[in-house]
Amino acid sequence: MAEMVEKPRAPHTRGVARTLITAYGMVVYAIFLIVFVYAIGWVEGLVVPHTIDDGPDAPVVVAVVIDLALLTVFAMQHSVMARPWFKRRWTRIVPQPMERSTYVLFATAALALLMWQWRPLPEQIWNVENTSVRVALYAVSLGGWALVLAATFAIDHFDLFGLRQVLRNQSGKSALPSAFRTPMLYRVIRHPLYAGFVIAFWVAPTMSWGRLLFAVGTTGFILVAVRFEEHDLVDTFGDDYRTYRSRVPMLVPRIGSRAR
Ligand SMILES: C[S@@+](CC[C@H](N)C(=O)[O-])C[C@H]1O[C@@H](n2cnc3c(N)ncnc32)[C@H](O)[C@@H]1O
Repeated sequence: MAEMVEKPRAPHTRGVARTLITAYGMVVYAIFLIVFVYAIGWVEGLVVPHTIDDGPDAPVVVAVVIDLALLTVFAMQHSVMARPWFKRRWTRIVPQPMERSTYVLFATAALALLMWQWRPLPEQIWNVENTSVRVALYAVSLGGWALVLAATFAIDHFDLFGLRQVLRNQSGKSALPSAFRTPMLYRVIRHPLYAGFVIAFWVAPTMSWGRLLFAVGTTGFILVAVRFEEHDLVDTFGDDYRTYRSRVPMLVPRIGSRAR
């Protein structure tokens, strides 16, 4: 085994491996985009054939148990695989440049599983009938999704989804260290991406019990995830992040606050 490790690798093998890693990163990103766009339609009940309010029938208690289990799988995958201790162990198995793409692949699988196996609770809690108000609510909700997308670009879209890592590896460069950023939206609140999800999930012209369960579950997860994420950000960026946290609110902008 030791002999195999020490054996020099032919340059063309490394080249092929790099190309395969790049292809992997790109395929994962493409799959993520398709599933994510589908998820917008699934939550909003727009365009796609299968939405949050349809799927296999189940008694209410069974549906709640299955849906909570699916939300837990989703939350655990995001929480555990994002932690630095997990990444350190994981990159002993998965090559470093593939780590983020693999995270994205597992996150996409957890989301696809959730949508596929979700048990509907379609009874309505509210249903706005006025067309103008419905359109306005859809616009705000879709604005939440747009905020999610804008936040990914503000932080670093291609780094968040693993493409930068595989492309740097392709050109023989090592991974960039994490950089602390407070661009645009991040001067108003610390977590615009999560705020976008909260807006998208809660602002609904029609709120079923199923969508409410989804909104409560994901919002609860976000409130916990923020604490883990900020703990890691303080570990990485120290006083820069502490000062930022003391100046900028978490999810709700301060009235009258100015971007710095
Ligand atoms: C899915 S993004 C969510 C970012 C942020 N929580 C939000 O809601 O906008 C999670 C990644 O963003 C990184 N991150 C969060 N805030 C950051 C900042 N101000 N500068 C650089 N990276 C940040 C975290 O370390 C984590 O890897």
